[in-house]
Amino acid sequence: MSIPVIIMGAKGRMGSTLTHLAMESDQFTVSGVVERAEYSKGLETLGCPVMHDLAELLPSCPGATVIDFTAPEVSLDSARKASKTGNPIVIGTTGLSADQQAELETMARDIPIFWSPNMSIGVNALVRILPMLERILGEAYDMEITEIHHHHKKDAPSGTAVKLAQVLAESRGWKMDEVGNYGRQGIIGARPEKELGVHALRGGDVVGDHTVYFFGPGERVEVTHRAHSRENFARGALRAAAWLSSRKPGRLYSMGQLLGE
Ligand SMILES: NC(=O)C1=CN([C@@H]2O[C@H](COP(=O)(O)OP(=O)(O)OC[C@H]3O[C@@H](n4cnc5c(N)ncnc54)[C@H](OP(=O)(O)O)[C@@H]3O)[C@@H](O)[C@H]2O)C=CC1
Ligand SMILES: O=C(O)C1=N[C@H](C(=O)O)C[C@H](O)C1
Repeated sequence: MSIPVIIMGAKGRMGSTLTHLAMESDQFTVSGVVERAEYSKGLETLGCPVMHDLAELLPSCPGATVIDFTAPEVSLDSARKASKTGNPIVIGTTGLSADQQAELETMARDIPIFWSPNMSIGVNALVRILPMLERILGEAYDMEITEIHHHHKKDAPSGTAVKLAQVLAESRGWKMDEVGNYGRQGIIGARPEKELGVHALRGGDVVGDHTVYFFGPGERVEVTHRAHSRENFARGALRAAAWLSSRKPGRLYSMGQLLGE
């Protein structure tokens, strides 16, 4: 049976990748796409309903899973609209504030919601192994993260870098609010032992690179993930949509649960 999906921001980098992958697949039916009126020219060739407001589409698509990779305020609005009709929603948007994150968690009690700052299997494998590396190497190893993205990216650091930093800090019993250092400049003095640096580089068309460094005495370990295309994020989001379609609400789901925590 084919899984009905609605794609938000269908002209965007992720939205267009998702739309084309879903349309090519027998596993999914695109029930409709949503894009702002001034940017939706050309979408009519997709052969599915094209709307400018998700609320106009949802009543005619009961059970369809919304997939939203847009902007924080847009994704929150999509989740509120999906809450009214009971449609599940997969969100990949990053740069959410703590309040927006909390609101998603509240809405996830009533409808199935999946949010992950990175839908690739590779990054989520990294999330799984980092605490083990941290424990083996121990506190003598200073931890830093760098991320590189294309020059269009609006949020920094990336949602993935934020997640990787949280995982590392938690493993060491630290809180990112207390130890995070987001870029250095000037006469800053020696690096405190209890610090975790996160640094964002922007340029060109880089899809998304993340490196975690463990700097120790006489050696360092570097773990890098490089995304070669947006297709791996889109495939992960479609996999999440298929998985979510048979889940009950109750908690905000993420890649950890999909991959079997
Ligand atoms: N979780 C993951 O694996 C990944 C997450 N991301 C995240 O996804 C988000 C989007 O990234 P990307 O695709 O590169 O960004 P884009 O800017 O290319 O796409 C966003 C799209 O949303 C559209 N949009 C904005 N407002 C609305 C609205 N009210 N209704 C419908 N559509 C709207 C934009 O239109 P307009 O151009 O008019 O603003 C645009 O088409 C970012 O937060 C990014 O970090 C990206 C890749 C992977
Ligand atoms: O904006 C992007 O492009 C990406 N955003 C996500 C993030 O902020 O972590 C995931 C990926 O790195 C691409």
